[in-house]
Amino acid sequence: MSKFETQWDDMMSRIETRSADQDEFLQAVHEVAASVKDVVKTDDALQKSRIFERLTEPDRIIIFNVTWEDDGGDVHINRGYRVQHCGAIGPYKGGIRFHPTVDLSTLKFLAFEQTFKNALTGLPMGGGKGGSDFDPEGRSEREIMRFCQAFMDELFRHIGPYTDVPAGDINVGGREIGYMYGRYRRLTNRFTGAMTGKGLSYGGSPARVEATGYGLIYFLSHVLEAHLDKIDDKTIIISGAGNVALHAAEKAVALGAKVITLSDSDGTLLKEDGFSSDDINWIKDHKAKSGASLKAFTDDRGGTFKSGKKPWSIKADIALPCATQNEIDKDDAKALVDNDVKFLAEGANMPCTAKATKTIRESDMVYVPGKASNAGGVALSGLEMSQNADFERGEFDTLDTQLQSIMARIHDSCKDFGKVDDRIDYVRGANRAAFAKVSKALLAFGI
Ligand SMILES: NC(=O)C1=CN([C@@H]2O[C@H](COP(=O)(O)OP(=O)(O)OC[C@H]3O[C@@H](n4cnc5c(N)ncnc54)[C@H](O)[C@@H]3O)[C@@H](O)[C@H]2O)C=CC1
Ligand SMILES: O=C(O)CCC(=O)C(=O)O
Repeated sequence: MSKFETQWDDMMSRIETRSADQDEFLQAVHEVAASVKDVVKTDDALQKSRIFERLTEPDRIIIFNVTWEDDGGDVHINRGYRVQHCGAIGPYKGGIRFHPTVDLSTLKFLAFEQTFKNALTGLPMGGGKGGSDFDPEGRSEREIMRFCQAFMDELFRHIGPYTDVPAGDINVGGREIGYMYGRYRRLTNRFTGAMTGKGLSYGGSPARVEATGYGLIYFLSHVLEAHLDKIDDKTIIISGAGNVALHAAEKAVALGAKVITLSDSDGTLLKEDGFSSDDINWIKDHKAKSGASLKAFTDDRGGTFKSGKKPWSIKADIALPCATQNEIDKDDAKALVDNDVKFLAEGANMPCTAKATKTIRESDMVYVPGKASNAGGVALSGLEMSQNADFERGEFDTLDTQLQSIMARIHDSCKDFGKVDDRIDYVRGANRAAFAKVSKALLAFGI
């Protein structure tokens, strides 16, 4: 074994020991490591400055107590987190997630991915992620408000427009951002762009709500074009029924594709003749009003609800996982391959387990990692930051055009950095392009 190989293996062992039991985080690290190992091997400066290893240790992790009172007067204690992963190319930037599964491993993996994703956008944003193990399901409006305010009572001292700019993620949408930003403004007495995903009446940006889902479809269109194909006659299976899933479905349908599934944690909604725009609007309204299961759709608008089932065994041309991490396991991946699904682009962050990714990458399916295909949301957040800094407000169409250009640029980077023989390896391309940018900044700063 060469000296480099020994040093690399020693480094990976140190990373595994340092983050033992953080499976999702190590999964994300291993994927990037496999893509950039050759780059590091041929670059003495990267080796000497131990850039890759440095990128596996967050700059800072803040863990705090979030105590709040429910409607009945009972007191609850949750744990709040902010992982400020890497601030080399701009303020830390990334969403906040409220979900009972949130722990350090989840947030470290999300923050690590975010650093690379944000670098791909070409905008000056570092990577971070935060959240809490708080479960909003079944909580009243006022309980959500009190929780968000209690969360911000600590977080406010760690964020700011030039420090760290949080946004939404799972279970954190416009309502939660409103409560958190309102508290931030009151505590700091400053009206600054310290958060994105804000409401349009208080400094939010047009197109931010749509950006992740729309960006996914813009990216997919470039992937199809690069493979001499197009979206308008394609059958698509989508998981999730939240912000990313519904806006991806909306844009895909607008471009003439047939979207036949959406899903939630209760099961999959299948509409074999494809969802119409009205169907998607019905789900948006229904979910926003009651947060109820997709099952109710079938009473009003047809289709079938497959309780406890995921969409991945249903025949289609394209799969877009848009719900959560590791939602596609090895068996699901095998079903996708057996059904001859041609393209898979990730709307969610790391929705495929390591074994599922291996199965997919060994097949003929074209696979696009989320850090490239779902970067539209954070890109539009970057444009919201610019608008706030300039005391300006952009127009939807202009911002949507900027989003399209950014997704095209990310596709170009994947192509430039991911060319293997006559095909594009999007995993290699995204990881190498992002690593090139972040490592250059870290090297410039010295040790
Ligand atoms: N909101 C954004 O701008 C961005 C979000 N993402 C990622 O996209 C994914 C979805 O996020 P959002 O749509 O924002 O969240 P959301 O809270 O709006 O929606 C999440 C959806 O996933 C469903 N879901 C959750 N767990 C599930 C499970 N185990 N099985 C099936 N469905 C499940 C929920 O029912 C919900 O419909 C996450 O991985 C998030 O990190 C990535 C980039 C940006
Ligand atoms: O807009 C942002 O800052 C957050 C987006 C996000 O959380 C993500 O890209 O996963």
